[in-house]
Amino acid sequence: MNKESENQIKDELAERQRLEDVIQVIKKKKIALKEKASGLRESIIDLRKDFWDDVTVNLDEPDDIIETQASLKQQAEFLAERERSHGNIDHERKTLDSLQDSPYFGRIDFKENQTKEEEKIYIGKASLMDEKDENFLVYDWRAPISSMYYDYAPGPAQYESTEDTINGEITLKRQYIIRQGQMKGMFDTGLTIGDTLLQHALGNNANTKMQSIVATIQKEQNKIIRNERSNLLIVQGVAGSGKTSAALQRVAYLMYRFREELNANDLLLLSPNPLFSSYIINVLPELGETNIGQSTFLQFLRKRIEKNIEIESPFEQIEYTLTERHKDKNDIRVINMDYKSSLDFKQMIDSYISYLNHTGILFKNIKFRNEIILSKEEITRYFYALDSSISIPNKLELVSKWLLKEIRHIQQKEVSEDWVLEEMQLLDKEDYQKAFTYSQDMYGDEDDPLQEEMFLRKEVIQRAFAPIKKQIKRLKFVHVLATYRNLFEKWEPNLKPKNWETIATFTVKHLNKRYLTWEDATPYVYFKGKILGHDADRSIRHLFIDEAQDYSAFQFAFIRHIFPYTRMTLLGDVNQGIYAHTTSENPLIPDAVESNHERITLTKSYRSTKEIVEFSKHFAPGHSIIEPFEREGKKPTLLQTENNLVQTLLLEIEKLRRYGHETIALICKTMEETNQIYELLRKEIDLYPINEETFSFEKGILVLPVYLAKGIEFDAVIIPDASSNQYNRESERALFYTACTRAMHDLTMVSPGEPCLFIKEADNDTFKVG
Ligand SMILES: Nc1ncnc2c1ncn2[C@@H]1O[C@H](COP(=O)(O)OP(=O)(O)OP(=O)(O)O)[C@@H](O)[C@H]1O
Repeated sequence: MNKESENQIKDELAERQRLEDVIQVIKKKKIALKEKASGLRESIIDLRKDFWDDVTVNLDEPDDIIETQASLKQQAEFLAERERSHGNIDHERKTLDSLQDSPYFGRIDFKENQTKEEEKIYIGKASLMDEKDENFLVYDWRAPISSMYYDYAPGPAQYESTEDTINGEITLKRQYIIRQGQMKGMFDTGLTIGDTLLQHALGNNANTKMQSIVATIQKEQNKIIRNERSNLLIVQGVAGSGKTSAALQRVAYLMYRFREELNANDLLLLSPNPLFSSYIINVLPELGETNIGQSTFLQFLRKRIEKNIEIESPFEQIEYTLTERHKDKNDIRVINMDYKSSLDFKQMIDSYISYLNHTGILFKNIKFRNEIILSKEEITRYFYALDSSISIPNKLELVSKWLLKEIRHIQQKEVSEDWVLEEMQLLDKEDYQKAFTYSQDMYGDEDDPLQEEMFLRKEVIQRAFAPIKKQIKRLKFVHVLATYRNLFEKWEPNLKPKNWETIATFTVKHLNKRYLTWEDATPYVYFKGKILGHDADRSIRHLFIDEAQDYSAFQFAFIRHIFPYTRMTLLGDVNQGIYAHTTSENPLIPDAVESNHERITLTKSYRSTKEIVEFSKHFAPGHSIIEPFEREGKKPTLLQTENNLVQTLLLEIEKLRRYGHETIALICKTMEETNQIYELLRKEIDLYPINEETFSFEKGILVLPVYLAKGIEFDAVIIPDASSNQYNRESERALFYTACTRAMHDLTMVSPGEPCLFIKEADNDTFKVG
């Protein structure tokens, strides 16, 4: 045996020994923690049981009451503090469990220039100290020193400590695969983080839940994850380049880095569809962090729109534009979408709002018992008599105060009406008792029926007017929808855009049915916020927007308006813009955004095999560079069929299953096609149709429209109709590209008839005809 192999064996033995030692430490820590937890649990149970014993309750004098309150508060705080500690212990226990399974995944040996000392730095999902809590056995991957693991190959390296830049040299970089506490593999790596480990991670079957990439984060991705300085970080990354993965790792990083200031409620992720939301749900808990708030943009808008107004979903909108019947570019709907997505329309709303400051806001009558008690004319007069320099929301606040005062006068008049007496009969026994006690307290022992009656009358009046007052406080007397409608119906804009009359007629038709098309939903909420005020959200500190290419310029401007002080990370791919309104105004396109931003571009695609990337990049809509990660597979297959579609699909599914694929997706262009394919195959095979209400999926055979497959991946993808009949418009290029790039290992396109133009654009040797 030569010296080198001898050293290698020694080294491996030492690593195995260290792993065992570390696991021993973890086990001991778990035992100690268990004891601490049981002590704490008992003390919490005792505290809850004896809560009142330790509180001095005395309500005799005002001073005693204050003392009682203080004593109660102290006791409650004491209990809460114990419960918090118990929660922390629980968190610590989960961390130790996870470390026991796999305590670390990487190591660098770093020699500092100044001290000349070399330290072995082991990196894992969380930090671990030795038994005396003196030295780090494992560093958290987010610690400053760990950044070098992701950023440098062996050789000169540096990192930013809290005070200074530390320079030195990495003399060794090593990776481990440790599962169930056992060393399964160990590699010394060079330039990038272990192709071996990455190959291993990417070669596995697709998961129905996304996994964290902590062990194999790439240098470019690390820049996104650890970026602290920019207020607006824009990531343009090709399909499968790890944008979503990086975004979630970034959340975990920020929560660690700013743990004193940030908690999960301060972060929000806007995601493309409910299926995606559940797809990523495990990543943060796997990294030891709590999940942050998540919402689709539709859910976000829905919360801000009146319940009795129906909103079209973005998917219904896409379905409309993709359906063959509406392919005409002059389709009024498409014209409407284009205009309502633009900043020009936002400007038009702004000038309409300036106009409304002088005239034009519509109000509703305030009715009581079917009678108008305050008319819309009176409200209008009061509103427009207020100084025009006061903003509309502030004027509405003044109107609201005035209305409440008027209501009080009306209440005083109504109290002696006959209907009040009738309603009094319906009051509870307790109310009569209260009236009696009140009269006793106020007017001595003698029973005073008149006072009691007055008390009860007032009670009836208070209850009857309570809903009206609530509505007034919520500014419900403003007829927002009708005022918005007048923008199109009555108002004469100075500068009318092209096709204004057609757009206006189309919009009014829908608003009359209390229906907002998707392109009108954001403008409406923007308008409503500007009129009623209070629309800025200052509670969110970081906003993440995934699939950012699918937002229109108007939607972005609106988001900025709602979150004026929030830091933002936008992640997207211009190649995957599937909405008709993705225009040159989208912020992912340079120059379209605020000047103060930072842009990171990811060009390497990790999801799909080299063959799938080499094929699909030929017809990617943008002109961006797309590089494959070197993972070999089979070339995509094109199957041309004439009239045996069902047979072809069944045979192909069977073949893909034989290859070991567990998640096979039949990706269609529309929901209409999805339903057709489902109907064709459902009697032959078990398959799961997915629609916009599907919240999660299991392994198996799935059938879904491409817009619901956004952000998700499958072992194999079959495009059941890749013919020129189905994909024939330039605007469908991104859709076809998105469908192809959902495949990790295998891609099959079935074409009844002539294959689509996009396939023809690919080099012949990048796919095979089967
Ligand atoms: N550094 C990495 N280590 C291991 N796996 C990675 C890494 N980067 C990306 N991946 C894997 O590549 C796949 C694609 O990642 P992700 O979904 O984050 O990409 P994306 O850019 O958001 O994709 P798309 O825009 O196409 O939806 C996932 O399976 C992810 O786990």
